[in-house]
Amino acid sequence: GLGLTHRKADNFGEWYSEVVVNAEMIEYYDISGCYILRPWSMAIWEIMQEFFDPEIKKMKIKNCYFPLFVSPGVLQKEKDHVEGFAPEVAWVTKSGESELEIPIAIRPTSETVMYPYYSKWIRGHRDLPLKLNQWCNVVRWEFSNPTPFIRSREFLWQEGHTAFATKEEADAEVLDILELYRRIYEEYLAVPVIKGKKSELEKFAGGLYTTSVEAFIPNTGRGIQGATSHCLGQNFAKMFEINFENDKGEKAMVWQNSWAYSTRTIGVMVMVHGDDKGLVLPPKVASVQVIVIPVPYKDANTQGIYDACSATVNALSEAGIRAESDFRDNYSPGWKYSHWEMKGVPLRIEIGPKDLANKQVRAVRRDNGAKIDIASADLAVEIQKLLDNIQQNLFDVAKQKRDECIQVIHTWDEFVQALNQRKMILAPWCDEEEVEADVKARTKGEMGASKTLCSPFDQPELPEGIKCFASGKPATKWTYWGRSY
Ligand SMILES: O=C1CCCN[C@@H]1CCCn1cnc2ccccc2c1=O
Repeated sequence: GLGLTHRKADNFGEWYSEVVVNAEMIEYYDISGCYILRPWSMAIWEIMQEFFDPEIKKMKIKNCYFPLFVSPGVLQKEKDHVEGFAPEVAWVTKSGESELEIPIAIRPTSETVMYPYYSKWIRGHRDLPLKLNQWCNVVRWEFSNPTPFIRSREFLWQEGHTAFATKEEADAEVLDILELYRRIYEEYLAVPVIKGKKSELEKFAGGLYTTSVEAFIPNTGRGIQGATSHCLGQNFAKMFEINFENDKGEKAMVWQNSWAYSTRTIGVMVMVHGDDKGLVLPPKVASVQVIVIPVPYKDANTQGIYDACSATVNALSEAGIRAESDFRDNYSPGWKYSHWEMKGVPLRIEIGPKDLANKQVRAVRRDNGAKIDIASADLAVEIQKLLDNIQQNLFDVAKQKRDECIQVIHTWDEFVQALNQRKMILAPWCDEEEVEADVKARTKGEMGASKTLCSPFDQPELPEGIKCFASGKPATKWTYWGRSY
């Protein structure tokens, strides 16, 4: 039959895998950790891109494309951060029958691909700021449990790489990009996120500081990094000699940022909004926002019903609503209801003889199942209102559920208890790296250790004398902790 065999609350992992396949988003591939992105998910990626790309163009960031392949010399150049990642680097060692003289790496990220050329192109302050972005795939041969969209060996992303004359410009851009990532999650995917700064232990080791938008999956009680915007400082400028003659004629190193969001965004949306009928798409990212289904009854004016369906699709399309009809005569209306619910289409319109007679349609919401009769005369306006309401409702419900998972604690015992209750924990912390490492060690288990997710920019009041929950030392900031993906 059509339904799911696993319930979201009972077996989240199996439920998720089934939803992404039954909603025709993903097809599993014969290489582990690799997945086929079918049109139903590619359309979501494209809709987000249609928002983000014009936004970065407004910021005078230009798209480019660098090679997929990295020569070993430059990849190792960035030793301190690469060594941690080295096991994930995939290598080309042969072409046809013959071994390559020197193996070539496949990009896991493009700093080392791009920055030798930044060094060549940046000479004087007039060459700054240099702001490039690329939409591409990257490969990281990870071994921990692969999950469609969330953790795959190849994924699509955009990676921005910018260079400035001053730290102030870099700092400002880091936050401008982070706001775009918040908008992708909260305005398009209807997923609440928290903006904050990563700890020294969790940040990108090659950079100066890392900011991120953090999401949370209530069903697993795990945080997930939604997107990241790093200030690299002058670390890569030093390594790749990216200098310029500043307006005082002195030789100075550039200040750089790098930032990315990936197809992981789609997986987070599925996990947050999906239910036991399948995918639930926020209208803003739904390639089909309204599916119109004829409900003929015996010989009662069947042609009239089909004509009304076509007229409905046309009226909605003219109003800029993405509407389609399902006229397949080899499936029953009931089968179609389940099929399009599984695919997460936000609104279904049914047109039967009664609707025809009353010059109305019956709309059914995917988010809460409500049935609404709408006069055909007011169709486009009322349907758009419904879609806007669904978008807002999905966000509000997700935010309420996420907020219920947040637990403020002050002591170690409260921390452990909240962790076992699968909470997203807000705790006062002394901000000492070894204390974080110690918490990781003390919370190791088959569920994975707890780590910092981010220190929110929006800091609650920290009264004098509050102690760090883990070390007992004076706390200096509130930080979110939890298990994570
Ligand atoms: O996040 C971003 C945003 C986009 C540009 N890159 C930065 C940092 C990537 C960090 N990273 C992540 N996995 C890796 C895997 C293998 C080699 C190197 C790396 C690596 O540098």
